[in-house]
Amino acid sequence: MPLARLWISRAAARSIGSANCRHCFVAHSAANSAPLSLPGGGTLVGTVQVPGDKSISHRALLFGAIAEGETRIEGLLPAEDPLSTAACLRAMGVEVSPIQAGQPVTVQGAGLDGFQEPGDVLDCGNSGTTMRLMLGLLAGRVGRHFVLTGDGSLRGRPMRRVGAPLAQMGAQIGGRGDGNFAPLAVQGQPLRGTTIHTPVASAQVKSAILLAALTAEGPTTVIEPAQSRDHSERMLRSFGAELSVGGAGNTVVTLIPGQTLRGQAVVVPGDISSAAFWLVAGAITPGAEITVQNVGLNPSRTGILEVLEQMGAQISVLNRRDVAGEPVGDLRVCHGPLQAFDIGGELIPRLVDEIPVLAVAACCAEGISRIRDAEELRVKETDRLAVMARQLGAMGGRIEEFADGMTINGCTELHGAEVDSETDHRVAMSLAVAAGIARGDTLLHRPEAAAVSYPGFWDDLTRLKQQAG
Ligand SMILES: O=C(O)C1=C[C@@H](OP(=O)(O)O)[C@@H](O)[C@H](O)C1
Ligand SMILES: C=C(OP(=O)(O)O)C(=O)O
Repeated sequence: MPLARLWISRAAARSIGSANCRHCFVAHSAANSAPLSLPGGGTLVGTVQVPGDKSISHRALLFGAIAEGETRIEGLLPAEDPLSTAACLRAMGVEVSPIQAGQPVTVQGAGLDGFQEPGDVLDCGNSGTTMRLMLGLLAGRVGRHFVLTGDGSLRGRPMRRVGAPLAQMGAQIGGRGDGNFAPLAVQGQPLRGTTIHTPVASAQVKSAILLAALTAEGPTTVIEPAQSRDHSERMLRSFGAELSVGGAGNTVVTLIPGQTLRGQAVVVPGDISSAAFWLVAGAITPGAEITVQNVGLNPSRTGILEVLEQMGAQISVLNRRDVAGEPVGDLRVCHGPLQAFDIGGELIPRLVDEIPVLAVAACCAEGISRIRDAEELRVKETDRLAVMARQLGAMGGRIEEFADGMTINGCTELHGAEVDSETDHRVAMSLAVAAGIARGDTLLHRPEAAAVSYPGFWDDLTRLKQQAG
């Protein structure tokens, strides 16, 4: 890395952060794409409250919009992805109050058939969840026309996985690449219920089908190859939908249409996918001791805890409780020795977004870790297998990439390097965790990507470093 650039970047960081502190990072807005200098070494101590769960936030907005009456959401994630969902809903005439950190958000339900035809293209930004769930929501709006698009990353992500099952129900969705890529055009049609076997365990596909099923004629059954996160099922039930879940491992979901959904009070727990960065940072950083408060512990999301336990990480769950239909707890993690892991199969959907940061943990474990059956990572915001292999590789990580996963050699001493989030929020935050244990300084390009799911990440990192002294 050119040394001069590192110094220039540090000076820039100091000029916006509080002065004279080597741990001061800068809270980046989407508009600010200056690279960020991350010093290696030091430790992390303290308590952190991660922002609201992204999956639950999207669903609270969407289900609130199609319900009758008001939905009041506490703890909604004020990040770019849920803001995209809210903006699409507002463009169709749904009243969503301003989304600000710490403030409850209200949605005035338009009812199942209440959306106006939007006067312009619906922009889903960087959010796959917004686009896929929106397709399910809009497919049955008879006689109305919708066009959905997104940023460069989202326009390259596969959408036929939703378009094809919806077509089985009678939907008419067109797009580039034979309907696979946005911009996508939806011409609302009457839908019929049916039985659909999904080829991938994806909560986005399942939820899109369930949303379409609400306006279909007759029941719809979705059968998944393995269970994906079940926030839609839980929340649809609490809004009054008639829904049954069964089959081996809860892989069969049937929705019977005809019920009126009623606005609810929703409390969104902290996002375990955001907590994962602190869990791994706490486990791998010498001297670290971190408590993450109020984290959602839905069993369809807690794969990360199982893997960290398998690695021998010192993690305890405190204060287990139930909040508005979702299990919640506080997580405490301390640094300690780690063993390699071997993961695949049905565990993958339960930790799919945590694999980039698990790759960082694997660099610090004893032995060779293996990730299998994770080809889905290739169609996220970036190809996360390739990007993590490339970026962690630049820091000295010894990673071999396969079509469906990777192996990661443990006991690797990472070194500071010039790295790039490649615009992926989970990559940006995973590389920040790696930078903390690296020898020397790391220069991270495009750190602002973190704002897609965790706008306060850089502030929380600064605080945990400062509290460590
Ligand atoms: O339904 C959701 O809220 C999500 C489901 C997952 O995607 P897939 O359903 O495509 O696996 C996950 O990666 C994404 O961050 C959020
Ligand atoms: C894959 C993700 O989100 P989405 O699919 O909604 O863009 C993610 O948040 O890691």
